[in-house]
Formats: sequence, C-alpha cells, structure tokens
Amino acid sequence: MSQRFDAVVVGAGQAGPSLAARLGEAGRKVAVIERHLVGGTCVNTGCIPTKAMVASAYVAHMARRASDYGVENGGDIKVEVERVWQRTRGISERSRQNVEKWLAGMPNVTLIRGHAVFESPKTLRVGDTQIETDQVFLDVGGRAVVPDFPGADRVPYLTNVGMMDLREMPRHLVIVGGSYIGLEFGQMFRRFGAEVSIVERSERLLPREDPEVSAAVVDILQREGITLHLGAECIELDGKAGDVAVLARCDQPRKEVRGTHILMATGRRPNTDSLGLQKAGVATDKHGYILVDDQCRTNVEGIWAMGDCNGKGAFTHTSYNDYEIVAANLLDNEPRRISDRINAYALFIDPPLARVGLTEHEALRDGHKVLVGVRPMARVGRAIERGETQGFMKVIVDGDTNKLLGAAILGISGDEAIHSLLDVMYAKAPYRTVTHAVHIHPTIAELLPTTLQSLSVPSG
Ligand SMILES: Cc1cc2nc3c(=O)[nH]c(=O)nc-3n(C[C@H](O)[C@H](O)[C@H](O)COP(=O)(O)OP(=O)(O)OC[C@H]3O[C@@H](n4cnc5c(N)ncnc54)[C@H](O)[C@@H]3O)c2cc1C
Ligand SMILES: NC(=O)c1ccc[n+]([C@@H]2O[C@H](COP(=O)([O-])OP(=O)(O)OC[C@H]3O[C@@H](n4cnc5c(N)ncnc54)[C@H](O)[C@@H]3O)[C@@H](O)[C@H]2O)c1
Repeated sequence: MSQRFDAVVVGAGQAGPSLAARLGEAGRKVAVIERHLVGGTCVNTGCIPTKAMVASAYVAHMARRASDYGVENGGDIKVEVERVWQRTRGISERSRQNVEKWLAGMPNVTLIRGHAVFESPKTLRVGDTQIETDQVFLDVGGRAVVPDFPGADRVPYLTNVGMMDLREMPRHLVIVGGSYIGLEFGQMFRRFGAEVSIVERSERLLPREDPEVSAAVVDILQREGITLHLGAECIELDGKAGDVAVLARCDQPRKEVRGTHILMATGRRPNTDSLGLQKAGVATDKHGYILVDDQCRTNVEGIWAMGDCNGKGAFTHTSYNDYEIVAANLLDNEPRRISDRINAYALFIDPPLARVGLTEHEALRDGHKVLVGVRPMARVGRAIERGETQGFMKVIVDGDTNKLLGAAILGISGDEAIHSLLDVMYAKAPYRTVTHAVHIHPTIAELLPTTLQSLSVPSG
C-alpha cells in the first residue's frame, strides 16, 4: 500500500504532535508516525511519572519529619509501593490519553502506528505501507545507553523504563551513574524506604556544576542515608536476580557494592540507528545525533530533526522549543534560532537544583569579569518558615556589562524562583532590573535582589 502526505512527523514525543497540529491547521495533509507510546519518553517513562513519584517521596519524607512541625502522626510511616505506582501510572496514562485525543482531533492529521524507516529522502516505510512526502520532521528521541560492562549480558538490571514496571520495593537499589536519573531515583527510593547506593565514575557528583553545588548535593543525599561511591572505575556486574553486585575493579582497594536491584543511569543515545538515515543521506555525528543547523534543518533539503535526537538539548523544554523554532520559521516567517536559547534545567531532587546560563567556572573560562553573589537558604525567610533550609542561591554577573551570566538555586522552590532571573536574561536587561523590582514577601524569589546586591569578585 502507498500513501501520500504533504508532511510526515516521525515520533509523537514533545515536538512532533505540536508541529503536526500547526501544519494541519495550515492546511497541510500530515502523518504522525509513532512506533510505541504516544507522548514519548517524558509522558510515559520520563519527566511525568518520575515527578509524580518524587511527589510521593516528598510526602513520605515530610511525614517522617511531621513532629518537627508540631504534628504527630502516630509513628512509623509506611509507603505502599503499589499505590505509589497506581497514582504514578494514572497520571502518566491520563497525560498520554490527552495527547492521543488531541492528535485524533487535529484537522488534516493522521496517526500511523509503527516503526518508520527511510527508503529515500522523500519515502518512508511503516510495515507494508510506503509513504511519500515532501517534508519529514524527525522527533525520534532517545533511549537509555548501557555501557558494555563485563557481566551486563547476564546480570539483570533496570533502566528508567524498567523502573516503571517494578512492582516490589527494592531492598537495596544500586545505581550506576550519579546524574539526573540516578539522583532523582536514588533519593525517591531512599525516601520510599530502600537502601540506596550510587556508583559514579566522576570524582564528584554533577561534575559540570560548580564544586560547591556538587558538595551541597552530596551533603543532602548523605544526610538521608544514601551511600555514594565516587571515582568508581572499571565497573563490572555480578550476581543473579535479587542478589546483584556492582564492582569497581580499578579502584584501590577494589569496591564491591551488593544489593537486590541495579539501575543503570549512565546516559542516553538517540533513536537514529534504525531509521535508515543513510538511505535519506541524513548526516549524524559519531554518537548518532542528527546534525542540524540553527533552525533544526538537516543536511538534506526537506528533512528537519527536533528534540533529543539532534543533540542540541536533552530536555522536554528544549524539544518543545525546537518545535517552536521550526514552526516559527516555516509558518510564521519568524527566524527563531536554537542559539537564542539560554541553557536552563532543574534536577528534581529535594530541594531541587535549578540552573540557568553559565556556571562560575564557565564564566571565568570564557574570560568574563566575574562577580558572584551567594546566599544560603538558611538566610531566606520563606525557607526558614518552611523548615527547609538546605542549599543556597548563587548569581553570576558580568562586571563589565552588568548582565546576568548565570545562576544556581539549590533550595526549596528554586525551580520556580529561577525563572525571574531567566526572563531578565532573555530580556537582555541589566541585573539591576531584578534588584529594583519589588518582590513578594515571604517568597524565595524575594531574596534574589538581596543576593544580587552582595556581588563581589570570587576569592578562588
Ligand atoms: C527518567 C527521565 C526523567 C526525565 N525528567 C525530565 C524532566 O524532569 N524535565 C525535562 O525537561 N526532561 C526530562 N527528561 C528528558 C525528557 O523526557 C526528554 O528530553 C524528552 O522526552 C525528549 O522529547 P523528544 O520528543 O525529543 O523525544 P521522546 O520523548 O523520546 O519521543 C520520541 C518518540 O519517537 C518515537 N520513535 C522513535 N523512533 C521511531 C521510529 N523510527 N518510528 C516511529 N516512532 C519512533 C518513540 O517511540 C517516542 O515516542 C527525563 C528523561 C528521563 C529518561
Ligand atoms: N530533571 C531533568 O530534567 C531530567 C531528569 C532525568 C533525566 N533527564 C534527561 O535524561 C538524560 C539522561 O540522564 P542520565 O542521568 O542517565 O545521564 P547523564 O548523561 O546526565 O549522566 C550519566 C552519568 O553516568 C555516569 N557514567 C557514565 N558512564 C559511567 C560508567 N561507565 N561508570 C560509572 N558512571 C558512569 C556519568 O559520569 C554521569 O554522571 C539527561 O541528559 C537529562 O537530560 C532530565
């Protein structure tokens, strides 16, 4: 069978459905091809279910701390794992169903289920169906990458996908990789009652962050009883279901961390290896990320790549922004670009780590005249009143231009408060815009002006 569309979107993750909607509204006949679950990683096995679980873990944590607030709840807290999963699944499934309904109601858009492969730049195959089109928009995302550790072929392990199907509470979860996935799952499972060990190759957690950020995150996790093994080299896996071990062979002395379950959180790779990109002539880098220009165009006329698969971002908001860029250029005559994007993300441990722009290290490396302001959360009224004073806020300003270069807020509600700095950075306004703004009392953002009034040249 053969079908013809004006445009084909491959992947119904964070960029694809929104672009399909715009193209359909513009009168184009559009196919969206999805091989698995509509909504992609974020909705089904990523942001949405993990943040739902983080919320359960937070409640468990605060319930244990209830008496700090003068509330007695009768002693031991029991986490009913099956109910946590039911709640999580419910939230994720409703989100997926909403996207499915949205797609089904889009004018001029057809959802085709199956795995798409290029046969030529303007021809794709999905099973027995050949699809001819003028334009292809790839939004194929990525998946967990598991290094070729000795033992990985015989020792059972989980990735973020398997974590969603777990039905029992691990007695001891051993996590390889101490970054977003490892730290978010690590803290939540510790709060659910599991023993948690994290094995990380780098000498410090989150090595891309400034050292005091890494140190504060280590402190937060260790206070909750998470065991960290940093600088772990030459990892091997051993054992069988229910009794597994992660070994760091090159360490002196050699390390062995035994547990009941292993979670691999060692990064992701793009889903571009089974897409037939060679048949279309689409170029990738050596890791398989599709090479794109500043407006998500590949090297082949009529083919675009958006989201995690182009390697220009690894977040839901960057994937969605890629859609906005493509739509603006194609449909609105507005030349939006990836390079206009300011790096921003949050690590959703509790308290969260929110980041925008450059770290202090990056700002110094780039030759800026760096000024830094720091304020511990223990000196932020709202954090004191809430009894959640871990962490600090740090702002980085260019002393020549008076512009904000970056910020980190490791602290309660930092993931929200940081947007008042991010928006000023997008506006390219001087940092004094923030110091002159009157913020609401008592909030976390209220102390951002004060932090900016304490700028000085960093000592180290
Ligand atoms: C555990 C976890 C937690 C996360 N938490 C956050 C968070 O809190 N905040 C945040 O911003 N980001 C988070 N992320 C990252 C976020 O999920 C991704 O950046 C985002 O989903 C990328 O969207 P995408 O559209 O590029 O790809 P995806 O969401 O991966 O969608 C790609 C889609 O393409 C389909 N597909 C692939 N190949 C084909 C093919 N050949 N034919 C047909 N269909 C195909 C896939 O089935 C999938 O549905 C998290 C990720 C993980 C794993
Ligand atoms: N809050 C969020 O926005 C959020 C949450 C979860 C995931 N994500 C996305 O998912 C992606 C994947 O997250 P991730 O944490 O798996 O990957 P990552 O690439 O961020 O980190 C991988 C970690 O594993 C370590 N590692 C790699 N190889 C190792 C080895 N051989 N031995 C020991 N340690 C090793 C690395 O040093 C690193 O710390 C991220 O890029 C992120 O964008 C985002």
